[in-house]
Amino acid sequence: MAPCFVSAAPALHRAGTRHSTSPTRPSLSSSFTPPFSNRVFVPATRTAQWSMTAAPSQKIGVAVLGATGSVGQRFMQLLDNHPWFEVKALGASPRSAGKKYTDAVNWKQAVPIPSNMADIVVSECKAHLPAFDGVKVVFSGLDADFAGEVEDEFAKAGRAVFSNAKNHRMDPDVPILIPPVNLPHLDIIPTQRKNRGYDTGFIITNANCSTTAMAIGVKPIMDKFGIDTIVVSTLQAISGAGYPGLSGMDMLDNVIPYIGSEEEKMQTESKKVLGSVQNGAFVDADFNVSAMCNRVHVLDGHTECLSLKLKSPATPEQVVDAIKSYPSVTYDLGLPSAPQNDIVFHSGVDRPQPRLDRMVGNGYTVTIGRVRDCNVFDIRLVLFGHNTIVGAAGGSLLNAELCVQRGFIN
Ligand SMILES: NC(=O)C1=CN([C@@H]2O[C@H](COP(=O)(O)OP(=O)(O)OC[C@H]3O[C@@H](n4cnc5c(N)ncnc54)[C@H](OP(=O)(O)O)[C@@H]3O)[C@@H](O)[C@H]2O)C=CC1
Ligand SMILES: N[C@@H](CC(=O)OP(=O)(O)O)C(=O)O
Repeated sequence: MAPCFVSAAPALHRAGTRHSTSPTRPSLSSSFTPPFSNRVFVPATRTAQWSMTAAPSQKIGVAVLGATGSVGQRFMQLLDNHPWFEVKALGASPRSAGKKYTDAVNWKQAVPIPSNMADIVVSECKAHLPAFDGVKVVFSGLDADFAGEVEDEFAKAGRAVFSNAKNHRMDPDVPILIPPVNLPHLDIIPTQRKNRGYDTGFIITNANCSTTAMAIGVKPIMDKFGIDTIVVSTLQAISGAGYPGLSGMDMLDNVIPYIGSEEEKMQTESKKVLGSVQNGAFVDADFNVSAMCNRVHVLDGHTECLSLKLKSPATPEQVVDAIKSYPSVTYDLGLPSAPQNDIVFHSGVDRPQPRLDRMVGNGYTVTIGRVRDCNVFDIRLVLFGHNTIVGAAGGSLLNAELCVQRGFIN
């Protein structure tokens, strides 16, 4: 049989807002039967995007901090012609400050620098600078050595901060938000504002990029069968190490079986992400995770091989059904950057693959394949997610769109 994509349940109305019917498992409606769950899936293109649901009356001014880095550049690309957001300011290190963006950046994306952003003068990342006047939303792709304090300063100054750095992820009042996985975690924001004396500002983080792909991939399985244990081995792209990152001498013809703190982050963040919010506090999911992380000679996109011990038995076919019938949460919410499907199952025996699957859903979709029995646990599978799109800048963009839609930014 020819390999094909089989989509997760698609949303019926791109612009229709259908909110979660349960706090832990968003769904289209309790009686919804996915009508196209066996259709051949064509990866979403931009034509499916830029829905105007709940569009703000005028574009919201945004800044990108760390705009010259690997994640920052991806933000610039994804914000080009965004229907709700307009880039007003850019921040980076004192080395870049004072230069036009085009002169400060070593641009590594496959498309040109958006023309309306190329001449913006890069600022230091200080919230009081006039460059940040009129900015309501701050996207942070800052180096973790500096991100923590800077993000706090911008939130204190009333900005909604969407961070990719690790610094605030495990704070007890900061969500690691991944809309297809944990929409109810947004409920912590009023507590955060109260705890920290923030007025209109707040901080929302992304998970570590490997954790994001894994959380999206296992969520349908966890909801249906429960998860007791995850053993995961990653094959992570070079762009995950930032720019310039690792040298050619290190990476060519090579695999490096070590990424600093990555295993620990996967093990702790995944429990927070897939856990719940109870009485204004996060409660960890109760599974165990053992992660082994490797850097491989791939430019973009992290591949992850998982063995799962489930709480209730399931066949591979039942697991595939759970993946296929999981709702397309971000699309269903009508978020302008949402892919048609947050998750797709690929039936090819040798998929997912970075080169072939990294741009499924414009990089916002996690692809799962090779779902099969496990001789030690219950189920094995391979999943794949684009590290700088769904795992970083794209994830932040969806989070910001969600916050606009929910009235947290106005
Ligand atoms: N790459 C990925 O796949 C992912 C990365 N992340 C996280 O996102 C963040 C950015 O990662 P990445 O883009 O890869 O990193 P890069 O090293 O490519 O970029 C770092 C950015 O931080 C800026 N910076 C460095 N020092 C300072 C400073 N003193 N003050 C202000 N800005 C400074 C740099 O500016 P300048 O050019 O001027 O030095 C640059 O814009 C990190 O926290 C990372 O852990 C999260 C998920 C995935
Ligand atoms: N460590 C990830 C990217 C990253 O920077 O993640 P984090 O923000 O959790 O440090 C990678 O190497 O692919």
